[in-house]
Amino acid sequence: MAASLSCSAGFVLGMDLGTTSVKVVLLDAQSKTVTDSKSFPTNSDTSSTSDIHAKEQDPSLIISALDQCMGSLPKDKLKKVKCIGVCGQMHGIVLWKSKSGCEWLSEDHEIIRFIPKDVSQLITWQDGRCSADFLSSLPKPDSHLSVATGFGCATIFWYMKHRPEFLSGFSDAGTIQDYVVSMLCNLDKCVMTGQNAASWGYFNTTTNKWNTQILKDACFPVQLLPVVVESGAVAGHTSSEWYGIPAHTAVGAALGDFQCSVYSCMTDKGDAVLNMSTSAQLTFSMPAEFTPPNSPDPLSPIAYFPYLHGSYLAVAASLNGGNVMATFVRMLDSWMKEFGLEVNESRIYSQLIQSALAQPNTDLTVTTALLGERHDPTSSASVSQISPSNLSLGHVTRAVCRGIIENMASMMPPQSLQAAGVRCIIGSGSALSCNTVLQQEAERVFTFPVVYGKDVDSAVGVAMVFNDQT
Ligand SMILES: Nc1ncnc2c1ncn2[C@@H]1O[C@H](COP(=O)(O)OP(=O)(O)O)[C@@H](O)[C@H]1O
Ligand SMILES: O=C(CO)[C@@H](O)[C@H](O)[C@H](O)[C@H](O)COP(=O)(O)O
Repeated sequence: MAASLSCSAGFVLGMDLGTTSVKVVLLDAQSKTVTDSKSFPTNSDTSSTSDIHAKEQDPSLIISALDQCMGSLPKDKLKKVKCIGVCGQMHGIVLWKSKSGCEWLSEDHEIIRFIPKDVSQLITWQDGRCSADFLSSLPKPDSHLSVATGFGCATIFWYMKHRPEFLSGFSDAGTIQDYVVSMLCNLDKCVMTGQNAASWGYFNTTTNKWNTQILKDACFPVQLLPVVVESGAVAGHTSSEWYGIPAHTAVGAALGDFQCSVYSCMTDKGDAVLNMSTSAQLTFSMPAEFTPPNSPDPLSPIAYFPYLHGSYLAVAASLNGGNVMATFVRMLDSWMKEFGLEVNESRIYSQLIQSALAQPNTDLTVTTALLGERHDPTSSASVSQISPSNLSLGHVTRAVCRGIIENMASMMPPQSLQAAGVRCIIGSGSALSCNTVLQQEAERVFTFPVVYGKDVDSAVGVAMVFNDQT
């Protein structure tokens, strides 16, 4: 049985293993302030040979970005870390061999770190290999949450059908954040909180249990399923010194990044949170007495995800957030390369934002469902209302940003937020905090005050969760 954490004086390390970047923060346990934060892009997307719809990432590159983050935190403070909170991208799955999932290395007798060993690629939440036909062939879950492509259990079902030999090479599975916790604590068996288990499908959030019998009846390899623990529980203790953090430091079972972004900033029942990183979520908390329906509504853009202490968040989780801007940036980058021009990516972002700030309005219309949406997988992106006068960089960028926000508002309209008692929207996530045009559009489309806090994101949130366990 997992115990709860207790962090006294010292620091809490918060870590977010995101789809684009890894972020780490040090939270002073007593003053509850963030003293240090670092972020590095993982550049870990790999092109898959198995399927053009596949979206995979290389765990070695994710851990390498984590190493870069850890290596740049102050050593004197790392020695005083009392507990570690980990969160990250939900829904995805990585598989490993439990006794040899990583190798520990010591560099210059000083830095002790691990590198992934017998580990699969991470098949992410953006994976699109499970078609609607395939999903409809799967057993009906005993859960209020429907199963979508990119969900861990759906991905396992896909491998059972298309590459069963792949699964037999592994004994353990989890999200990438569960993998990191397992390696840090040298766990024999992966543990997972209900927050991440719910994101895999075939998990009943009321009983906090996998749909084991339904899965067994479908010959699903249930031995791969992690052991479920309460959100906020300790998963184990570090088995070795790690970047100066002492061995035997408590590590919390990994949480979902979106719940942690909410924890970092939601203080009032009237707050909704708009988080925008690679994906985007708009969410508000449900009353404490809320219980989810018995069965899923696959056509609803709103899902109810477990939060903490048995409560739920209503969430419009869009597959199309900062990744839409990133795709636009990469498109421009590749066009410029064809002209023989090299422009730094962050220069492209800043020019786009500057041009769109000078173009406060546009009649150009961009719909931005590049990856479709879970409740509407066939939706796609489009450009319309094109005229000779609205093709400047400013017009197009403004229309892309507007499209991203309007897509969110179509999933969770301002009227439904109002009906739920929302009075204010808090913006979080780097895609939003780095992009004033997205902020302007959010303020225009949602008829509520939109505020942006300092130190508001998932890495801070997960550090706060475990600091508040005292
Ligand atoms: N220089 C930049 N200026 C503005 N936005 C940026 C910049 N670089 C990246 N972004 C946005 O940030 C998003 C990634 O945010 P990040 O917090 O790293 O995501 P995640 O938490 O999913 O790893 C990108 O998809 C892009 O929209
Ligand atoms: O789909 C959901 C929740 O259902 C997502 O919100 C969830 O947060 C996932 O972790 C994200 O899709 C990935 O997070 P990020 O890397 O975009 O921050």
